[in-house]
Amino acid sequence: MTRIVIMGASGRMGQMLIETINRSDNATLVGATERPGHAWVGRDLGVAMGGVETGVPVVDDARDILAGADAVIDFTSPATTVALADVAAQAGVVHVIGTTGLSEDDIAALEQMPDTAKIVRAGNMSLGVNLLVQLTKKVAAALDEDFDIEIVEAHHRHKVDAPSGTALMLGEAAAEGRGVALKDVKDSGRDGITGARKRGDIGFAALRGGDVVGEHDVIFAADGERIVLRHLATDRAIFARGAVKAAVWAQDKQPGHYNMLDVLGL
Ligand SMILES: NC(=O)C1=CN([C@@H]2O[C@H](COP(=O)(O)OP(=O)(O)OC[C@H]3O[C@@H](n4cnc5c(N)ncnc54)[C@H](OP(=O)(O)O)[C@@H]3O)[C@@H](O)[C@H]2O)C=CC1
Ligand SMILES: O=C(O)C1=N[C@H](C(=O)O)C[C@H](O)C1
Repeated sequence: MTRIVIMGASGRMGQMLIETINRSDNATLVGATERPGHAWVGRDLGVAMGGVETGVPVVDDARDILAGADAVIDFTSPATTVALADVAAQAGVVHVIGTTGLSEDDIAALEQMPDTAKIVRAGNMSLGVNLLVQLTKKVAAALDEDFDIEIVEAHHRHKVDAPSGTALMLGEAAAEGRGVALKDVKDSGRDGITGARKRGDIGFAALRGGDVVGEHDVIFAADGERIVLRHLATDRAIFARGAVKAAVWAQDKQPGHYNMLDVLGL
């Protein structure tokens, strides 16, 4: 049994992760956190979620509970994630990171964690999107710059970062397929008189509204034809299942940095 702590237990993903672990045969929930001052802190997790007592209290500092855990799953905010990475590395537990919106500095900070850090990070933990990442790389490698690449994503009204972590993964895959660096061809800020599209650019567009779980199109648009690769998420359980799988998978791996392609063997 992999003993797991959930960060941000009251969040959309936090609650989905707790339900997923409760149904799992190879993972068990040993702790839950929320940010300091949150109404759930100090309460029993089951009661806070509107159910029966579980004996798992919600705490506001992961340091208090990581000693009894094998892994911590973290879908919170960039600042929380970077701070937790050090704590998880010191405790020698797997750190599964689903948080998106990390800046270049945040990613550099994660990469500079102590040698004991064992991190699995992905902007999308679902099987379908990770398969789409591989397909995108292949299609981009097969086509030349006559095909303009555009990535369009849609999410619920509460999402705070754009482009989504998934869109950036797909953009990285497309750039890798083309043999270029995404930072050199990324265009995510069209507004006003932008001028004509630059050949070879990879464009991003983000829609926000309602309760959309997550939708991503990778469009390869040429003169006379268009290829569209699409993933539609209709249930957050797909992300939670991937994250729990990552926590279990990483338990017997060497410290280092992994992603969902490693976990899924894609
Ligand atoms: N990789 C993937 O597959 C997926 C990634 N995501 C990403 O996961 C992140 C969370 O998404 P979502 O669940 O929708 O967001 P929510 O806002 O619903 O959840 C985040 C939770 O973290 C809590 N939190 C904030 N700071 C701390 C802290 N210091 N310690 C403990 N908990 C804290 C928040 O509390 P409070 O609200 O009180 O601040 C909140 O409950 C986003 O970055 C999103 O993009 C989402 C889905 C899939
Ligand atoms: O915030 C979300 O909800 C999601 N975030 C991830 C992202 O940024 O791509 C994954 C998924 O699309 C849902």
